[in-house]
Amino acid sequence: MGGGGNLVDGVRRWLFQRPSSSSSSSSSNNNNNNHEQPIFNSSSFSSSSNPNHSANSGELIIEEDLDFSGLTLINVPKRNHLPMDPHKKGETEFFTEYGEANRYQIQEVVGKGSYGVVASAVDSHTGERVAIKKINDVFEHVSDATRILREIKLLRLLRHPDVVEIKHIMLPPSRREFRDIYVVFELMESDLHQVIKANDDLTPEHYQFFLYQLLRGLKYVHAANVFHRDLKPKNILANADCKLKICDFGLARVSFNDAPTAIFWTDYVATRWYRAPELCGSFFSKYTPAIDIWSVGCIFAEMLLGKPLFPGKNVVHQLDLMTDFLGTPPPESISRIRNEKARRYLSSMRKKQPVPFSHKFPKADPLALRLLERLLAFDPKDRASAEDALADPYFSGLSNSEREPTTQPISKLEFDFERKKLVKDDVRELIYREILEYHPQMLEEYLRGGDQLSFMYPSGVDRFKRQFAHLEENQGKPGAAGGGRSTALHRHHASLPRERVPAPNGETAEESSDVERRAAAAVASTLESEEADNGGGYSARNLMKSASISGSKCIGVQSKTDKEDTIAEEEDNETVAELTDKVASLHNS
Ligand SMILES: Nc1ncnc2c1ncn2[C@@H]1O[C@H](COP(=O)(O)OP(=O)(O)OP(=O)(O)O)[C@@H](O)[C@H]1O
Repeated sequence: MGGGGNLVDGVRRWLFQRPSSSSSSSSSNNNNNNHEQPIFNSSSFSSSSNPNHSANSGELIIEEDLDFSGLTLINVPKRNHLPMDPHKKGETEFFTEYGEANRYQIQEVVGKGSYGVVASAVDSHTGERVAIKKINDVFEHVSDATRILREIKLLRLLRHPDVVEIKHIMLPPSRREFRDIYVVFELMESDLHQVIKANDDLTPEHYQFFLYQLLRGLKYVHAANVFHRDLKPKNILANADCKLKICDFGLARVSFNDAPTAIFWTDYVATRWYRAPELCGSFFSKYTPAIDIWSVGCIFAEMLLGKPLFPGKNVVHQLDLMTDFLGTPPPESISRIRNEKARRYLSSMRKKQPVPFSHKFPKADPLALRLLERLLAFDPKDRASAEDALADPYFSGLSNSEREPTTQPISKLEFDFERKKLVKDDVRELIYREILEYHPQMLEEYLRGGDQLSFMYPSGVDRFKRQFAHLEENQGKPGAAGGGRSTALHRHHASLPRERVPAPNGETAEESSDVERRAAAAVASTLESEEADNGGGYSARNLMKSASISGSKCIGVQSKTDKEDTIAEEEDNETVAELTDKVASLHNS
């Protein structure tokens, strides 16, 4: 196949974008000129994860080629101007920062996540449609707030056309007391989960183009030393013109060279169906980009099949499904699995032969399947990197390393907070500082130490609160702004242990690693004693037990209506009776 001409033209079209007319005072687009130019400029990309990179630096031209022709724009109410002296440039510019909520006219709820509601809105400055995510009660739990901090920071630093862009974050009315935050994203029409469900006539060109974008985005994200860790179709936003963007970096982590070899993944609750085999039943592992590659393989397979490839009901079932298809891994691969229970489970499993990919995907392009095999290699060391995958013959005619840029690793300084034990006020301050990246003049003020100004000017967020509340109240009633494609999710907070055991204030990084090692050893010995209680033998039950330890300590997300997906995907906790049945049937098989 090698890529339809239209698709290649499509990519070329994307490479030459008209700069967005949306440049706000705080948008990254603000120094675009008016000529068409390649969006991929190696120098701009290479500096985008500089610690001093500001959301306002305009280093990278982000593509904006959504076709709005089919959409009816709503009326945008006039902005309420406060008195200002139009002759004083600084003042007028300063006031652009103020009352900015008036700039957006909320339209309808387009999605709900565990952290808040996402509404579409029109930016009255530009006529552009945006998505505004309202994150409620950000500081209710420090762990949730830290996740939000991580996500907004990463999305500021990762500027790439295949990664969703934060256009703006609204200035809270009070630096020390704000509770909600409003993040303005570029608006996308749907997500890959919906696209796969709604389209049974996707063509080989669609598959190729989708995979190309995912890998191109990942190549960039991995070059920044960031691992997404929760790639799944719902976390890939999609437009009708086939444009995809990776979103939801809430579980993402930056990997630093001096990180310990085994990381305590206590907060890791990535969706099981897309979870790499080395993570099944394990909560000690080293971050590696190969975990994202596995997820991309699962997503690609799901596009080809029209349904999930490995819809495991628990970790044991997950490993069973993987080995049913890929065959039991060779002993060398099993020996590299960190988790002892998973290792023993796999070694004592009856030997299974791999199923030829062409049997599982009879209609697929053989080149696509050859690449899929490289993405779904059981052993992470055999899995292709994003960069290698882009160079695969499947993409010949489409890939071109010049438009698949890399970037510098993210500076450690940006994520220094991960090493510290933070209290609510610390995270609030860090999030506020992050928000100021979208408010250059306030940032300047803040850096000069004159931050008290932030108390003097209302931000307009109150009006937003009322609009969002109205939308939320009316959702579900006839004629109300329903239309949301996702169902409401509840954030069930359970005490969420930190990924790294926090160092007490004032403790050094080395001391902190020590604490981490001690904690890891403590957990390992607990597991060993659990195993000893069970006579030391491996069992599927043991394996599930250890998996549910990590799951049970984390945020559980439950959908109100989309139960079949969410329950099966998210819940690792099972009743003893269920486990006993499964173990019995495993042993009988
Ligand atoms: N930029 C966007 N444009 C359009 N829809 C979006 C955008 N960002 C998010 N959404 C939709 O809003 C919903 C919730 O968004 P998101 O997943 O970011 O929230 P969350 O609270 O972090 O969710 P989760 O519970 O998955 O962590 C998703 O269904 C997504 O499709």
